[in-house]
Amino acid sequence: MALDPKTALEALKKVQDPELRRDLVTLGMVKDLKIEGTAVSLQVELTTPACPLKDTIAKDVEAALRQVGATRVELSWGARVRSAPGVAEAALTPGVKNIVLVGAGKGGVGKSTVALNLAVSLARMGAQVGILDADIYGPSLPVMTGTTSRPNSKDGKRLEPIVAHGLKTMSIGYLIDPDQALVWRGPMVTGALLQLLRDVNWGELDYLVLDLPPGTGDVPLTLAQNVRAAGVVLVSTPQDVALADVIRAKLMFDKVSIPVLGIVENMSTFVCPHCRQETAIFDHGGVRAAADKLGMRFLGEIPLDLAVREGGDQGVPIAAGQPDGPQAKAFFAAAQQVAGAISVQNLKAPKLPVLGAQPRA
Ligand SMILES: Nc1ncnc2c1ncn2[C@@H]1O[C@H](COP(=O)(O)OP(=O)(O)OP(=O)(O)O)[C@@H](O)[C@H]1O
Repeated sequence: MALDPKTALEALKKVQDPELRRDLVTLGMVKDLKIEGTAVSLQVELTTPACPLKDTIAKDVEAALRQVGATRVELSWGARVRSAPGVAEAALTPGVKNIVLVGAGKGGVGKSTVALNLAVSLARMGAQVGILDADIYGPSLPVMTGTTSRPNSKDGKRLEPIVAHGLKTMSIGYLIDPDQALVWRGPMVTGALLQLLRDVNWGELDYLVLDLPPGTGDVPLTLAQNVRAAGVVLVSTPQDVALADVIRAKLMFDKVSIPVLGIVENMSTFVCPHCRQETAIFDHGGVRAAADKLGMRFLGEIPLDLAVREGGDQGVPIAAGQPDGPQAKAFFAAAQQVAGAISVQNLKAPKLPVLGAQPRA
């Protein structure tokens, strides 16, 4: 007996997006539903191309439709990243749907490495992605992307970002000698960064990753308060001291109502380049335990691996240079978690607080 569209939709209403915990029909994710006899074709429009749960959704859709009599199910994927609430009115970056802050409680934990590789991973999965290196005192993006050219302007008003590894990138390091910025005081740094957000032609982006300066000082705080961020990804190593700092950072972001999307454990275990044996030099598992305790999502662990450091030094992030390797896969998995957390956050949050839409120079 032929299947009718109403029955098919009723069946799809029983399929939940496991991450968003609502059904596909209510979420508006079912597109192009076509039925010929008992053959069904449809597109599921995900909230991110980096969806970590595609396989589960596909399995559940197929099962639900077969249960009401479908004999063939043809599923294709689409993706439309939704904006962080309030972003439409944002004055600084109108085409950017989600600003994703990447922060750490202390320096040297690999925050910039994680930020760049997460950005590359999201782009490789099909999202439009940019990255702004907001670490004015120690910009690392020029070296990590291998960029030596200077940005120019097409319209005489806004700078064009430099495209590298599939990302739109910008760093103060592209514009001035980093030694110049060393004497800048906090307000000057924040002013310069807000200018980079506003005066760069970012175009349409699903995610703009903002690599914050390390620590919980004035600059990361003011910056975080002045952009409409979807949330912040915290990076920590497993050592106790780095963890204590990240807990402080979490409290700081909580205080200014920036959602903490979760935490990445970097330099998780050491992978020997010769025998690939893993050793937990800085211990292991502490970040996940802290995440559980503080009610934060654990976004994944990145191994301490020579190839990650070499990729950074050579201007080819590992997620771009060796996408099939285990290190890149760790970044892809973490990026999927980040994208999932943003989708959940955007659906949940009615409105994000903004303490100032205009730059405070
Ligand atoms: N998982 C990793 N495996 C190996 N080396 C890593 C890893 N993560 C980062 N590194 C290396 O550690 C050094 C510091 O990393 P990075 O610059 O990303 O840290 P950061 O936290 O951003 O530092 P800062 O606070 O100074 O800005 C770099 O040489 C980088 O290549």
